[in-house]
Amino acid sequence: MRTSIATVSLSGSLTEKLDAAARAGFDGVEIFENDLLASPLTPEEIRARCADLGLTVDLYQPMRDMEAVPEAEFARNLRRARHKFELMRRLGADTVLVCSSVSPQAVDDDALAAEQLSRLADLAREFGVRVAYEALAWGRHVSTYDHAWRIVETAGHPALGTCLDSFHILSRGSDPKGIEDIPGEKIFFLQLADAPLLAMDVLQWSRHYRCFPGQGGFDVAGMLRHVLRTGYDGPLSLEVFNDVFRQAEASPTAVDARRSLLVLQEAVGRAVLPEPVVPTGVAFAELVTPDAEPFAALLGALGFTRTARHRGKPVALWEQGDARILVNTGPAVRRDGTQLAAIGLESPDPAGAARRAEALLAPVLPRRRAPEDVPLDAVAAPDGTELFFCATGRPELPDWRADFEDTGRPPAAGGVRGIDHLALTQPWHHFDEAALFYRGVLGLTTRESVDVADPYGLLRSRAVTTADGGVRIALTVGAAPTDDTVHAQHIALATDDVVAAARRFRAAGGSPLPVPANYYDDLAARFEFADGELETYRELGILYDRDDRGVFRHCYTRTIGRVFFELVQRDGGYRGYGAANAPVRLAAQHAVRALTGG
Ligand SMILES: O=C(O)c1ccc(O)c(O)c1
Ligand SMILES: [Mg+2]
Repeated sequence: MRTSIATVSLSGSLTEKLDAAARAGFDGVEIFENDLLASPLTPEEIRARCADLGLTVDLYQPMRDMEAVPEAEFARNLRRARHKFELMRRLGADTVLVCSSVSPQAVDDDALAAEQLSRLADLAREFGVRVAYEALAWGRHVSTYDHAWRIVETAGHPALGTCLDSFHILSRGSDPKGIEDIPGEKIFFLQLADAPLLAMDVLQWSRHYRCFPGQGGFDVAGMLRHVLRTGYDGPLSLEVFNDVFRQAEASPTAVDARRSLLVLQEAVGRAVLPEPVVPTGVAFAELVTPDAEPFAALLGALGFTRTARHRGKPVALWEQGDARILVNTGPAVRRDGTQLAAIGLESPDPAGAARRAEALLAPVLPRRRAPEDVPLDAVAAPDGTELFFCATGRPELPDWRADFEDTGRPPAAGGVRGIDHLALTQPWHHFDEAALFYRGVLGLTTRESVDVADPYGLLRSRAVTTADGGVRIALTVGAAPTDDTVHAQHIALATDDVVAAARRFRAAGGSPLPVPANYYDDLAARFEFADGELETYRELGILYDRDDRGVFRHCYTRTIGRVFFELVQRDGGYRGYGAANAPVRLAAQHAVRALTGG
């Protein structure tokens, strides 16, 4: 199916928006009146530019407050419309969107609405234009899609059809099944948008919080299935009013948008993409740092052993149980210092995983970094984190371990079983994109978004995981773009006995993140503990949480650069990440940073 995007969904000037849409592979655009009014290009030049870019102008919009008004007002509306139809002829646009009136002058009279829209369509036809009538969720008298359709049906005019917009339909909780009662050829246009499920005024919700399908809480695919059953064969067009996208660079947003449509088309059986290859675990996490020493001390205290080194690069492999950490001090290390730069994902089919990622517009990285290296399939996630699709110890596939030479020191049995989860802080404008990326590209499941209070801002956090928890990635985003505490990333290590692991860490010279006494007083109020249990947590800086399934106990190391570690013990199927404790953890990290200046 053809794909289209509304210029309002992208940031920048009209030409920047058109360039971004074309580069991301869209077939067409909806041109918003404001973008045209603000452009120095004539309509003919815009038309030529679109043609050069291979874009069709699928819709011009919006026309407002048109119908069900007193005759004198309607005469003025027709005059305005004539101007716009002339403009559309110059622009090469053949469909105009008319949204249901919000004017106080409009009356609740469907017959009048139908009659005036019919006269509008008469005029439109003279210019070769079709009118698509859309119910705004906050329309004064017409606010549901079925009501808008009844009016269009009453008018019975060949140049008048309806425009369906998933936001208006799903935000009001309308049953989308009724869409199937509309003949496909009378659906002149289809706009798609998702949104997080928020309890708020629907106009504000629509104008500020829309997002691309798959990034919010609506069943956009379910709605689209109903539309496709009507035989609709016009474009799938994204119309997303979003405060973040308005500010973020247009090109990445356009790619995010296209990826969203590809995933959606696949969900409704209208696109065939390489199957998702769901990773089964984390093969390794790679840290880059200019100085390996602090990590050597920290990993040593956590019970890791330096088991191998890379044959060609300054990269050390540290191991404990199934937890593998690469510490890379190579010159290729990015200038922004110490950070979690790459994740090795254990993949049943590394090449297939890369094909899926590429089909979903992820940048593919070179398979071989140096001539002597083992070839590895890798792509970049939206935040730049490199994802390697790995096979560990499978003879038929290239093994990343083959690039490493053993140090002769076997891993100690220190109590860490493996990597429980990785927490990646996302740039402010990539949070929704990241969740959709991990779901669409890797086949992970997105969990609920939670808000976490940081003393200096608010964090949002959302986990993406495999069904069995073999891979868990916690995506977070903060409001303060320059704050390194908020921007820290971490590696959570799974243990079956966090008390023993924390004691061992201390005894080996590790310094845990100190937790205030007030926290433990509150725990005592909230939960009942066995004798001495709370005192142990207090002594070791262990935090405690519970859900309906089980118990979570966890503690943190100090931060190096942007990276810290967490020791976690999950019991009884606890599913979360200790979000309830995150404000205390963040405050403690700020306090340490204030003391040490780092
Ligand atoms: O918010 C609005 O006014 C508006 C305008 C045009 C649309 O297609 C729409 O869905 C909303
Ligand atoms: Mg709309």
